[in-house]
Amino acid sequence: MSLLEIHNVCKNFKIGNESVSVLNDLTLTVNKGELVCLLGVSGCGKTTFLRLISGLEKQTSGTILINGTQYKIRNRTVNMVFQEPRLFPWLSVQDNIIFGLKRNDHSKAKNLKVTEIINKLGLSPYIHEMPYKLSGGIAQRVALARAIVTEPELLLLDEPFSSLDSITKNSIMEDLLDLWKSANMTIIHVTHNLDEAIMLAQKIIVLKYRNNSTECFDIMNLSYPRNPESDYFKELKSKVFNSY
Ligand SMILES: Nc1ncnc2c1ncn2[C@@H]1O[C@H](COP(=O)(O)OP(=O)(O)OP(=O)(O)O)[C@@H](O)[C@H]1O
Repeated sequence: MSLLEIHNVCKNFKIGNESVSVLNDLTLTVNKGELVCLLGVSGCGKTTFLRLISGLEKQTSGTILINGTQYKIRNRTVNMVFQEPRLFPWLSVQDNIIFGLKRNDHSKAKNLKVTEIINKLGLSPYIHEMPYKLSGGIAQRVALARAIVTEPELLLLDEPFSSLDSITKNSIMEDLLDLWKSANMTIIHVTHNLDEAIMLAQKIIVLKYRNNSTECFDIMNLSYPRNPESDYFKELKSKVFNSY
């Protein structure tokens, strides 16, 4: 069943007197519970695509449906994590994480859920720290926790691991996979890293530059954890690369 439906979406930006087309007649669907990685050359519109879904930008034309209805800014079904953690510098790690919860949403069950996410992301030693004391990897874990505690149906990740070293990145990716499997979440993850995409995704979508087309690689049946040394992995990587 589809969670997200994109129908004939166009997005133009006005630059000076010119209108520049970034997304042109884009149509695609993402099913409930899917983990999708979105790839494409720089400037093809990946971030713009996420911003349209999250309601931060409005499409020039076309329709975006989440659960069959147009997105309303007040509903909490969508949450986004950016390239930088964007933590609130005046709040502790714990207060950053619970910031997005509704005021009356501090039930015992919710508190347990928050503690579970904090533990799963290895953040319990840091909960009283202020953001300026955190490493980039820990700060990004906090950003992830802050997004996940709101239990979004759709989590949008805009290159959240791009500035992390590969050991830190692999460890966060494993935790993300665990959280995705245990929560009933749909994820769209934008990345430039083909290995990262193949390690995580059930479906890889390559967005073509200034074009209405996408190429889709369904790897739903490939079990986790995936082996980057396997022939299948290498073959797929080259196919995805050649589709850019
Ligand atoms: N607010 C804006 N005003 C004008 N142009 C914009 C705006 N936002 C994005 N663009 C342009 O839209 C195009 C697509 O940008 P976008 O950031 O979506 O690409 P991207 O695929 O995410 O790139 P990257 O991989 O480098 O992050 C770029 O040419 C960019 O300059």
